[in-house]
Amino acid sequence: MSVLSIEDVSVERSGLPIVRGATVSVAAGEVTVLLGANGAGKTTLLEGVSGAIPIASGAIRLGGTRIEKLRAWRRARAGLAHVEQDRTVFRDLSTEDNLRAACREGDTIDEVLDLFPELRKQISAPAGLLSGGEQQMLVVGRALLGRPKVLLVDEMSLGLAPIVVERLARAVRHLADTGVGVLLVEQFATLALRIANRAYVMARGEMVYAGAPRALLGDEALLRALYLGDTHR
Ligand SMILES: Nc1ncnc2c1ncn2[C@@H]1O[C@H](COP(=O)(O)OP(=O)(O)OP(=O)(O)O)[C@@H](O)[C@H]1O
Repeated sequence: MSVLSIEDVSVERSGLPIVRGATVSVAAGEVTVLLGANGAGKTTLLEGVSGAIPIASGAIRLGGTRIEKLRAWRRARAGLAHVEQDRTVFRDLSTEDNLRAACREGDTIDEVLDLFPELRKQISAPAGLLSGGEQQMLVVGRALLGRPKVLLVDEMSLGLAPIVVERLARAVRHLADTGVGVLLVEQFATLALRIANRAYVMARGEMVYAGAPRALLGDEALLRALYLGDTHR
């Protein structure tokens, strides 16, 4: 049963069709990975889902309720969190204040600190002094306040060392295991496929694969063909 359902969604930018007829299903407690070459339209699709940009057509359901006409903040209130590609921390605020600034009434920061014990150790440090990986943990942690049903994550590994990316991937997997539905856009395809329950590949604005991650793991030629949009293979 999907908690987030993206149905035949098309998104335009500057009047040009960038995403065409995308259908994606994200189940609670699962990691769904969305792969594709640079420029395939992954970021555009996530932005259409979170409401950062409007969609041209199609439907989006969160927990069964249509949300595609709601403003972004209403979608967030309904339980949709979006970690955007180049989201950063407030560098001069402490780790704790960065988290508190994102709290709504009733939120506690303890669950975030349990998920990322690294942040507990740096709780009073200015966020600008944290390592790149710790800053990304803080960005993800901020999105988790408010207990979202669904977390959209756009390339959390950008510029980070592989060992740090693995640490973040484990945290994302753990988060899904607690019941959150995660839709993950990631350039480290193999790592993402290893933690995923379901995989999609996008090429030139269209979905060219939907299915088991295992079929793609270890078949680089297939993955490359899909990335290039060569679906006749
Ligand atoms: N404001 C815009 N106006 C017109 N075209 C745009 C605009 N923003 C992005 N595009 C184009 O839309 C396409 C999809 O971009 P998008 O960022 O969604 O892809 P992506 O799959 O997330 O790639 P990446 O991995 O590089 O972030 C690209 O060809 C890009 O040039």
